[in-house]
Amino acid sequence: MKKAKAKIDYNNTVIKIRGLEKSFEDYAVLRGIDLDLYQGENLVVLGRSGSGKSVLIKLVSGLLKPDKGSIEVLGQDVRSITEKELQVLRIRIGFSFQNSALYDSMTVRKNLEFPLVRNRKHLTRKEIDSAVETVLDAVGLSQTLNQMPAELSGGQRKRIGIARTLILNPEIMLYDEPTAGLDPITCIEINDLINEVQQRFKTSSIIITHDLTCAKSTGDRIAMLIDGQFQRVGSFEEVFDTTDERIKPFYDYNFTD
Ligand SMILES: Nc1ncnc2c1ncn2[C@@H]1O[C@H](COP(=O)(O)OP(=O)(O)OP(=O)(O)O)[C@@H](O)[C@H]1O
Repeated sequence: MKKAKAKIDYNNTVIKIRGLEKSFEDYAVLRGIDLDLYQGENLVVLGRSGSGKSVLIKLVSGLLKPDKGSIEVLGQDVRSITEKELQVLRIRIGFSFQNSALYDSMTVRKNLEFPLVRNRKHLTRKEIDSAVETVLDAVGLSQTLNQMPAELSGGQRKRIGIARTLILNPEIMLYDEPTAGLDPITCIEINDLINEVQQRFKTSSIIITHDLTCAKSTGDRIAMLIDGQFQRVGSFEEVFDTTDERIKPFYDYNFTD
């Protein structure tokens, strides 16, 4: 499905990063990252394995501390807030992990209820049921309500993982390699779902991937992470309209034979 034009509010920056640096021992992974994520935008961070994409997401969510630079998420400075404030902030951020991280011993319903029961203690049974129904419907899997994760395909598990993230109505979604390990048709379905989530839930998202089809289908903007910095940022076409030998092989590998 072709990506519908997103409604992006360029006056509202939900993530603002300036001069971000992070090293492990003497290995400088991130060497000066600047980034603005606008409200309603899907931003894809593309980079090779080990380029620092996951480190970037962990810094944004406060799971890692930067060596230098500033990170503002939903108006809060992640470096200086307390652990308690960080916990509250994290509820406003949805993480979709590579392995979906469902609880194997719980039905789909219980998996989806879990974050609600833990974080929204005042909800009634009816409200919980209704929230579960809404997110299951959003990912097109209403029929799986009473199934166990083991009975689902990899693509379905991925969808349920996304539904479970959506149930807390996050303002920001962080997708870590959403199409990793999926067949090409399922990849297309997940890409479409990411776009549907953007439209329906008005989320702002960072999608980290090395899958160019995913980047092209979901990204309003692409940021290319190479040697610890964003070497190119722009539309898919702008980023790949280059003779840069560090960038061209990405495109050639995916789109030429
Ligand atoms: N906690 C840590 N301690 C030490 N080194 C780390 C730590 N986390 C990440 N690194 C190193 O930082 C580099 C970037 O890792 P990162 O996981 O961000 O890569 P990535 O771009 O997400 O790769 P992939 O696409 O394979 O998931 C790697 O060399 C990794 O070994």
